[in-house]
Amino acid sequence: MNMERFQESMYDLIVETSTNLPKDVRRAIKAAKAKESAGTRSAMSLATITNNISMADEKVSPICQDTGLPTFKIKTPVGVNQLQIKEAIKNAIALATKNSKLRPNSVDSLTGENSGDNLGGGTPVIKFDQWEEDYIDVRLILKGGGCENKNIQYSLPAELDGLGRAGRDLDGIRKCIMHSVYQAQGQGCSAGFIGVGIGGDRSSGYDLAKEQLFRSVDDVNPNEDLSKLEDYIVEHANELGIGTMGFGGETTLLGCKIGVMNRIPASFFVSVAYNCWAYRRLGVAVNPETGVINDWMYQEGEKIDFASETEKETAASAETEQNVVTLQAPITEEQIRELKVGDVVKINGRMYTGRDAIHHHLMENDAPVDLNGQVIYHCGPVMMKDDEGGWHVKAAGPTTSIREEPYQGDIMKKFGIRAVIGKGGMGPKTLKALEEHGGVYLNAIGGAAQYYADCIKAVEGVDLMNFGIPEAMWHLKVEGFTAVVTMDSHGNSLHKDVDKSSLEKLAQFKERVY
Ligand SMILES: O=C(O)C[C@H](O)C(=O)O
Ligand code: SF4
Repeated sequence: MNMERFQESMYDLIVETSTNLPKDVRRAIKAAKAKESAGTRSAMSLATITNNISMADEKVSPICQDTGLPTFKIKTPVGVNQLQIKEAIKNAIALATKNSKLRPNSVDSLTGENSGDNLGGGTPVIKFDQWEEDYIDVRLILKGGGCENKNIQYSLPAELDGLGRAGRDLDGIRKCIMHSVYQAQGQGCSAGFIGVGIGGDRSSGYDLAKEQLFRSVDDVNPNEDLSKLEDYIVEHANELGIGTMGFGGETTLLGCKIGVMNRIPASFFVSVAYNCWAYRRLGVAVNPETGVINDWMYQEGEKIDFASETEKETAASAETEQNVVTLQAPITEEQIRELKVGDVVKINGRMYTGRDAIHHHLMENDAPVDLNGQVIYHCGPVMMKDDEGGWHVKAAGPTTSIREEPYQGDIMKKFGIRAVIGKGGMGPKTLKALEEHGGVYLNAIGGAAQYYADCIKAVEGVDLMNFGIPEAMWHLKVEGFTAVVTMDSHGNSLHKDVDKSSLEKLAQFKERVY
């Protein structure tokens, strides 16, 4: 095979997957958008999401800054050299990382060191199969960490919140899947897609679940029982009222695909792989002699580009129906106390990124800058360095905030931080600290990495680069950075409310269906 050409094909596959959402996924998002009433927080989030999808496409930049653990599934005709394929993919991955199409995401689990090029210990994941066809089938999924953390595996029989006993039968399986959507709340950037694996052992069950994410959103399961169950889940999961980003609303789940395999008598696993709306998976058919792409998968039918004027109007009108407050750091306690859950905040001026490594660091150490009255953004951006050594933001959406729950309240008090921005909300410890100290939690739209990158007008500095690009503390100058107050300084939390009401709704699905 022409390996140089094959490497280029793999590079194209990686760039397309990271920057251009597949047609079947676009259609599902469009259908969701049509269901939300104008002016609601969910409608506003969906407008931001669709705007972001077309920006990524236009700029050929990552849809979401978390480009995941690149996972390739490959089928080769007998006789094709798989070692060479691996090598070409690794080269293409390193190049795509260098060109800011992927975020450097490969971190040494013991030392915390980022390899910088997405290569190293087990990354990327490349799985091979052989087949009798005469072409190479390469599929790639870029599944980010936030939704990966919401995967869940049930061992039946189980006792489930709201649903009671789930037994070793189809009805028990139904309960597990309904529960999996509930437990994800907005943290995996709903509205999401789920792949479910029934049976297997712990590892093959998860593999089967992830395999389902390679099915097209609009295919029909050949197994009639599973086909019915898939429809049931999509219909009823959307009655849980979790909504986009967990803001409440009509659309929580965009697709459900279920696979089944045998199990051993003592084990009965139901494994669920949760994928965010930024469902980046594509595939290509490659000629094994020339290395050229002959065909793209998941690209049948109409392409919705979301770039029309009406889309932009929707975004604008949705925003103006909320109470909009402009903030600039340093922010006073008085300003914060005026904010209430539901307010829309537009931030101008400076903010600092800080995620897992920074929060851990600040517990024991001084901050490299004065954080009094400042804003912390839970974000690990994709950055590019120019020839003069200046940094540019290529993608910068929020990361899941709940991981900082053990630290956040203490850190806000210790340094006088007034606002944190992230996604998915935080828990009781942070809510209490916001009330005591006078702080606010702002929810940005998860995955809208191009939309937020556009609000960042300059990179004014960076500290703690030893933690690697995603984990460093970037000093950002922003303009019109929009987020919603979802936890205020008066003890209110939209996340707590949505969790409670969705649990009540979940309980309506307790009765046996199958
Ligand atoms: O790592 C990130 O940037 C985000 C992550 O995918 C998340 O959803 O929390
Ligand atoms: S931030 Fe949201 S959209 Fe991006 S990878 Fe994480 S879960 Fe997906």
